[in-house]
Amino acid sequence: MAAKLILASKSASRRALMAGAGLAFETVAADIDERATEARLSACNARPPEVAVELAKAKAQAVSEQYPDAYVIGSDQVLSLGTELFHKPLSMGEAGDHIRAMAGKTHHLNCGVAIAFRGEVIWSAISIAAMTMRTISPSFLQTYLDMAGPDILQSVGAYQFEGPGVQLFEKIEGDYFTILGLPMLTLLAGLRELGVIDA
Ligand SMILES: Nc1nc2c(ncn2[C@@H]2O[C@H](COP(=O)(O)OP(=O)(O)OP(=O)(O)O)[C@@H](O)[C@H]2O)c(=O)[nH]1
Repeated sequence: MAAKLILASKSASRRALMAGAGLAFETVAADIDERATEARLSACNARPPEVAVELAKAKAQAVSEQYPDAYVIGSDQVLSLGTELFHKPLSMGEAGDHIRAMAGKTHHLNCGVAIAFRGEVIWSAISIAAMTMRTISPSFLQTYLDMAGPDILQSVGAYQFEGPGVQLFEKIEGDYFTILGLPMLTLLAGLRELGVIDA
């Protein structure tokens, strides 16, 4: 019988990536205080990649404790612009502020992923994408916000790269899946390594 697989996430994007890969899984949102965990890690001078992996582990472990017989996947994206961390915008106004701050610069999407089983993290990885945003005129920014709409409030960078967000960029380094929120190539390799899915 195929091992039971759970995605510990409320992210529609992550769910779509897992389904697109043909994986059979259930979703259970991880009930952790991400900001408190992030603050504790940052107070210990943890770098964005470490914060992303620790948050991914915390999500996977929290759900694994509820479902000990399943393999549980947790993931987290930390957007870093220099030393500043950005989170999902709470309004379209804030989304515009984030885009203005990132325009003309390179930010990083630090995407952590972890697998837990019987309440213990048994695998984790980090994948980082460098996103170089072009300079954006005020008129184009408004055009983009009107075109992209409130879906961007679900994205840490206030853009959906697979949608109109691609118009914001001049260069990316890293893989497409990492940008969307789940480093599928790395994750699938981990699941095969653990014997959770067919190799
Ligand atoms: N569709 C899409 N989603 C993106 C993109 N960039 C970032 N995201 C999403 O931004 C969110 C990053 O926030 P997180 O805190 O890691 O995850 P979350 O959305 O809170 O969901 P949980 O996994 O339940 O914590 C994820 O849902 C990513 O899928 C993108 O280009 N396209």
